[in-house]
Amino acid sequence: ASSHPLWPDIERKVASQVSMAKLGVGECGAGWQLFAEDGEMKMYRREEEVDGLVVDPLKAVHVVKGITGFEVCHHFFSPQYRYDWETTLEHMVVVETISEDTILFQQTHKRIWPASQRDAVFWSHMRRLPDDQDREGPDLWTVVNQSTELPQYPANTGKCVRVYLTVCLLCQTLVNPPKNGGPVTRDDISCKITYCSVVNPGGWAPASVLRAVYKREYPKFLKRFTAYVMSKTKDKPIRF
Ligand SMILES: CCCc1ccc(-c2ccc(S(=O)(=O)CCO)cc2)cc1[C@H]1C[C@H]1c1ccccn1
Repeated sequence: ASSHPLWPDIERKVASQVSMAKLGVGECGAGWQLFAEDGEMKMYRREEEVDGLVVDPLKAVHVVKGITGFEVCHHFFSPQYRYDWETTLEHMVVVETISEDTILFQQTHKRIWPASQRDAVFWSHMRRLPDDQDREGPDLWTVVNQSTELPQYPANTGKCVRVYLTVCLLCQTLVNPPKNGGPVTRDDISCKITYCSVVNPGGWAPASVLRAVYKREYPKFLKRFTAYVMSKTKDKPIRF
């Protein structure tokens, strides 16, 4: 859908988000603090405020056995699975399917007391990326979600405060071929996941409340989402 008016924005945002996601937490500037750890999952955040609003960037890294980067991105991108794993979601509208890899969403998230309810309007784009190290391994897959303005969903007109988000899910499949030269099974694959997000809450919400919500919700979200992908794929042929 290179003809769509959003296309130049999508190209630019995907390139910048992927290059930032590839940077380790040590590299992309100081200030990343580890705030949650669970097995292979490590979650970092930077404490940042814009106009007095908490917009703490978040970067999570995780390695999950038995699934591929395509399968992780496919289940994150595709609307038909979202109510199964996104527990804070109250309502999701597919506003426009721009192409098979680009969709416009409007979502309302459940209210988190005492903050008022939030909604988000964003484009979502899924793409395979050539592996720049040119190793023989499978390619990288990414999904980028970026807030955008839509005239049919004006911000802050109803009960919800509009959030502004940028999210990048970057996945690398790792294959460890069996010694006996047999076929690759799910025991021989794993997926390195990098999840980056910046959510500007839009309207004022107490910093302490937002930080507590993020501290609780993000680890829960990534654990639940990856467990969901494992459950949906475990008896199915591997899709790279
Ligand atoms: C005051 C801010 C409320 C709030 C608005 C929005 C979001 C949010 C929206 C989208 C995405 S996603 O990764 O694009 C997956 C598609 O849904 C993640 C998070 C999170 C919160 C807060 C509720 C918290 C939260 C944090 C992490 C995951 C889910 N929810």
